[in-house]
Amino acid sequence: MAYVEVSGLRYAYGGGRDNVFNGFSLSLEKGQTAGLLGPSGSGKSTLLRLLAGLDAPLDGRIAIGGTLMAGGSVFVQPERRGVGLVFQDYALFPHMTVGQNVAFGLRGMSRPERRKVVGEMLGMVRLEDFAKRYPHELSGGQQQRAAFARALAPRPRLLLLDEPFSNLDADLKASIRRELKQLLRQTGITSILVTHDREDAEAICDTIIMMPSGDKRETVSAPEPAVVRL
Ligand SMILES: Nc1ncnc2c1ncn2[C@@H]1O[C@H](COP(=O)(O)OP(=O)(O)OP(=O)(O)O)[C@@H](O)[C@H]1O
Repeated sequence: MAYVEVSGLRYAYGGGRDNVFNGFSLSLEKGQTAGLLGPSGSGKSTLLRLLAGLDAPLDGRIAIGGTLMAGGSVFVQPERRGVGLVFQDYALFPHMTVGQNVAFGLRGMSRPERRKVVGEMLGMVRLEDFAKRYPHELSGGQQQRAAFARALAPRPRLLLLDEPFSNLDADLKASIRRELKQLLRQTGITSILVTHDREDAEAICDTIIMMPSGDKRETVSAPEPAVVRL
């Protein structure tokens, strides 16, 4: 069984008739970084929401790391899925320092253990000297690196990244892209990166999944995403 298994997924916003997914399937191996590409409105963000448990499918199954997260009568709440999220607007908590932001998902740990992990994570994204700063005291690139550290600190089973580079200028984007690729290799965390930019996907990912367009979804009842291995 694949590490991430999505099968027969059906979903419509507000329970409406306009299906975003109508029998969608996807599988990913452990440690893989998949790029999710596709036209606007093809359901990329919706798929991440369903994987994270922010929405429940109307039908179909979602399993991550051998655990059924959604399907039949099962629905595992987002905080119990072990899924990390990084969005384009960084979404750091503004009233917490960088260190506190990274520590946020580690509440089950003892204090010394937590301090150790926060130190390691900040070292990994080269923000060791910024632990006591607040997000507004950081540059865009530093905020994004802090957001990666926060998402990676609890060692998620699956990391979901939704357009994490779109607010960065070209130079910064290239260096953050390299760093993210290295972080993902180093941690071996399975991840899905949503992007509009094929170059982003090719720079970081080992597989590209092309989402079928909206038109196709209406006429094909069980579209398979096209998977391109790089
Ligand atoms: N909150 C919502 N309520 C109703 N329909 C929605 C909602 N969010 C998205 N949709 C619709 O669901 C479909 C998929 O949207 P989604 O945001 O997942 O696409 P996307 O591929 O991520 O698009 P983009 O690349 O523009 O971000 C679209 O037709 C969109 O209009």
